[in-house]
Amino acid sequence: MKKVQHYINGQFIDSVSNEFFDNYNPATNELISKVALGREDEVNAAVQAAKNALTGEWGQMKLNDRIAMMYEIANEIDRRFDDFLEAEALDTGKPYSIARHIDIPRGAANFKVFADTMKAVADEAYQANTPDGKKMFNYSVRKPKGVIAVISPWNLPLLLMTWKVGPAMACGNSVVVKPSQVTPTTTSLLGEVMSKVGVPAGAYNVVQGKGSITGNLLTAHKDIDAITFTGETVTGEMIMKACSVGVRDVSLELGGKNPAIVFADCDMQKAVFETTRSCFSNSGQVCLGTERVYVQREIFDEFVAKLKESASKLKLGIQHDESSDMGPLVSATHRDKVLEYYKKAEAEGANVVLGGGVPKMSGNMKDGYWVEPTIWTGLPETATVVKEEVFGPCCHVSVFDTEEEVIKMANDTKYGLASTIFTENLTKAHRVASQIDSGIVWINSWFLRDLRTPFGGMKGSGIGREGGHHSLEFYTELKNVCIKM
Ligand SMILES: O=C(O)C(=O)/C=C/C=C/O
Repeated sequence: MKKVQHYINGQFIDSVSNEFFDNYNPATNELISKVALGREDEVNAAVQAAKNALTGEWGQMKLNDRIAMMYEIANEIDRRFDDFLEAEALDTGKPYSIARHIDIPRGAANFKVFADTMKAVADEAYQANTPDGKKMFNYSVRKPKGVIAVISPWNLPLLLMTWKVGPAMACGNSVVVKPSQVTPTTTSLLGEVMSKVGVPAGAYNVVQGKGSITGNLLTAHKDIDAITFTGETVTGEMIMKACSVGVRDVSLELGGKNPAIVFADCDMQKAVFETTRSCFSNSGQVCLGTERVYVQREIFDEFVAKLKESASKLKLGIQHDESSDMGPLVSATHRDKVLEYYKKAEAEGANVVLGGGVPKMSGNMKDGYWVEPTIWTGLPETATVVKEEVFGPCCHVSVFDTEEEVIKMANDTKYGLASTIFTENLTKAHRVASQIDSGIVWINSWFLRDLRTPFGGMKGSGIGREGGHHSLEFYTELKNVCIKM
């Protein structure tokens, strides 16, 4: 049976306690590996290794050499593309067709973009007169923050882990990664990449385990200088509390209840295509995904019919079947949670336009964690599935009449991560975009990413922006030096 180990101080090791937990293929519920369960010994060893690295070869590495190493890591990820593809698909259940175009390419891209950033970033400097008629010169310098804890989620494991490890290491920090217990493997593969490239031991560490055990130990560890987390808002709040001890910085990309606003003057084909993607890609397990769709009355019936037709064409299938459009949910626990929401929607009076249950899967998929792509209409804005993040392949479609009304409805949420707007009137698009309370707005598109842009949520969707030079705000300490001339 395959083992997924910790990667600490450049070595793959089991837990001192020799404890393992089971990891399953979500598409078939087959046991695929035994994963080391990290406790105090492993967390302490990883943090110590990360701390030592800062004063050793890694911390003393020249910026140009570190930048070159970032590109080498990216190239090695590309060289091992198929290994990452197979591992990620097996852990998450997602089709190769998604992981091949989204998850794995971003593994390399997330190192390259921050190597580019470190090459191009300028330091601030000012000249000014002093009260005694002389001059002063001020300049700022950035230093790594230190040991960064990276707590990464299970929906886009490699993408979201490297979205944090890339900038953290490019800025000279060392990292301790705690991946989700249901998607451990690509963090371990990245350890193989680090060893192959010759990254100094301790710069990149992985402690496998469970959030309630390993994650809590890591976030509470006094030698962690900052924590970056992507995941549910309730966990984000707990991590933020842990960061208050020792006044440590935190970067949070949390949940969302993202609206799509479809005006009557939209390009219908584009609106249906992009909304199908944003609702059902990755089985709806994308924090940027759409779960609330608002359609202007004139085109409501047509849009709902076309969205239903588009979603009903999605093929649910096994990872390596190239014709699969959608996989299962990531775990039996998450599947049960989503099905509870499906039941709740019906109990609250939803009109089930499509899905609402469990699909009949054949062969070895019959025991997988499958749910049907689902579309509801007819619920009030106060309904549970209109208010709470389901994180599954489902959406509720509501009708609206005026621009003012839909902006109010779209903003009536505790979240503020992403939104999409469909209209061919770009004056209107920019006007509405400026009034939507979300960190990211896509117009006539979804999940188009320029990695230099500020990325993150407001309100209950998180704190901070990552992307390009914005990431340096979190991954470095900024120091000002003043000279009297
Ligand atoms: O595209 C990104 O950089 C990113 O962070 C995606 C997040 C998706 C969350 O589910």
